[in-house]
Amino acid sequence: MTSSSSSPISGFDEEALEAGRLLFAKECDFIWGAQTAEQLPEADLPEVAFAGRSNVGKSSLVNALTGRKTLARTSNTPGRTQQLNFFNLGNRLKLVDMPGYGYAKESKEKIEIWNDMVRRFLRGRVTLRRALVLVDSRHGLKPNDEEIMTMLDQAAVPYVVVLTKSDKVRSQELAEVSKRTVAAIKKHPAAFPEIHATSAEKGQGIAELRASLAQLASLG
Ligand SMILES: Nc1nc2c(ncn2[C@@H]2O[C@H](COP(=O)(O)OP(=O)(O)OP(=O)(O)O)[C@@H](O)[C@H]2O)c(=O)[nH]1
Ligand SMILES: [Mg+2]
Repeated sequence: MTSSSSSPISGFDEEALEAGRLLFAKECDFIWGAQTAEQLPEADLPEVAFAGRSNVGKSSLVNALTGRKTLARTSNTPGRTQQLNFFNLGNRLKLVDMPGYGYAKESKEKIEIWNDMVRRFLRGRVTLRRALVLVDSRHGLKPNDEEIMTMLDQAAVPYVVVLTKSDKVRSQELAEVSKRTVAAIKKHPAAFPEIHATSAEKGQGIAELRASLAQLASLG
């Protein structure tokens, strides 16, 4: 499968794909889990945040990108990731796996503390170079995705919408949800105009996403 057929983002040349491969072949270690906004770690390396509704596949995507099945904990039941988890990728880039939104089973207080932490992180982090807003290919954008995107627009954090679980839909459905999503993000100034489609399960779109994230990594 070529890069253009496996992802709506086309045009990654071999050099960019190789840079992505090399970066994500580096050691990746869990460094810190923050449960409140006060516990956020020092802002040093460039960071990319994985945001999205509960169960959309954020932790699975961290694992697929790094080629490690159990680096980030995943679960069939929503609400698995309960803190902001920071992973150091080869001292070049930090991957930040976030708790999902739209999950109502925890206490109101706990949800408010997470929301506060997520908002403060997404709005005020100097090292945050990009957010990935993950959206389930089967469901498309929901109102709480729009909310997060509007917040990122206001904070001027550039973000890419990533359709997840592409293996769960037929290619025609994927084409339709991609088209709808591309049309809907036009009104969001901080959104990249193109989207990625990925499958953490089957690997679709992973090499292209690695290539795209490699452009953010520190050279040092
Ligand atoms: N078929 C398929 N299943 C996936 C894919 N990505 C994730 N899943 C499944 O979706 C479920 C949720 O995945 P997680 O990665 O834990 O989702 P999350 O967004 O981190 O969830 P929270 O931490 O609860 O917000 C798990 O059962 C995964 O195996 C994918 O690309 N394809
Ligand atoms: Mg998770």
